[in-house]
Amino acid sequence: MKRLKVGICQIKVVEDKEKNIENAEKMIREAVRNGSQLIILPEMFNCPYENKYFPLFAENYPGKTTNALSNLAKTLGVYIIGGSIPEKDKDIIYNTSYIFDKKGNMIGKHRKVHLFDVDVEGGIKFKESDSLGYGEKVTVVDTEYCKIGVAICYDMRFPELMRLMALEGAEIIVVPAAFNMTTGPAHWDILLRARALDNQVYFIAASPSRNMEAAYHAYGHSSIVNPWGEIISKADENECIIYGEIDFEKIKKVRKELPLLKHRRTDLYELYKK
Ligand SMILES: NC(=O)CCC(=O)C(=O)O
Repeated sequence: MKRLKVGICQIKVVEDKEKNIENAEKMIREAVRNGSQLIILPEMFNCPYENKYFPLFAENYPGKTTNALSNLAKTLGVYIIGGSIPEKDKDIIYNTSYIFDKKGNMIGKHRKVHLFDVDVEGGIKFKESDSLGYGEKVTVVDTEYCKIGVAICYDMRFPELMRLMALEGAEIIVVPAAFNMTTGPAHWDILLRARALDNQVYFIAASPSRNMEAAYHAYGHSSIVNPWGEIISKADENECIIYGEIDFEKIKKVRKELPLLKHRRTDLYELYKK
């Protein structure tokens, strides 16, 4: 039976890019020693999640961070979904996830499509569009195991994007994310479980750990949810690696027993990609 072992590195992000890369490398190596074949990092894993840092930490592709991830993927013979980093392209900075195969080839990249511009009374206020540009693509990559959809954090709130990935054949959706202490406790679990259920996929969300010295306090709680909506692995707020196994028979079984994707009334409504 085909299975895939996944490791999520819930990294503590600090104000030093070198240290963040070193720490990611250490944790990836540990995840691989413990059997992971696919390793996932959090949103902005090499840079504190604050507008003022994005231009300072941004790099072109290929750059220091992506070279390190590519080398690790090749040396260790694993897939890496490299969370996200601030990517500089000409004069624009994007919140970008790079995906590497076992040979270290970059097999896809996702630029965050929905920017986190919110103002919750008494809670979180953030305006990513002050410093970042919008991604324009839906990202589904092909691996030897299955197709994997990749989106970033706030993107997960938009069910149409997730559904497009499922319709393109994704059996796993991976979302590097960094929710906060307003929306995390309120919405994190519900969103992850809903997206897994809607699309009958394994839904994996990777957060940084909570760093109380940083201005932005990440919620943590990286999780893996199966296609039946059950949380099969979950972190607390601290730095750690969590593990889980993708059971492809489970995806088939759930999709056969409850054929949601087949039962869509495409004669009544339609979802299409521009
Ligand atoms: N980094 C983000 O996109 C944060 C998204 C978030 O916290 C939310 O509630 O959505």
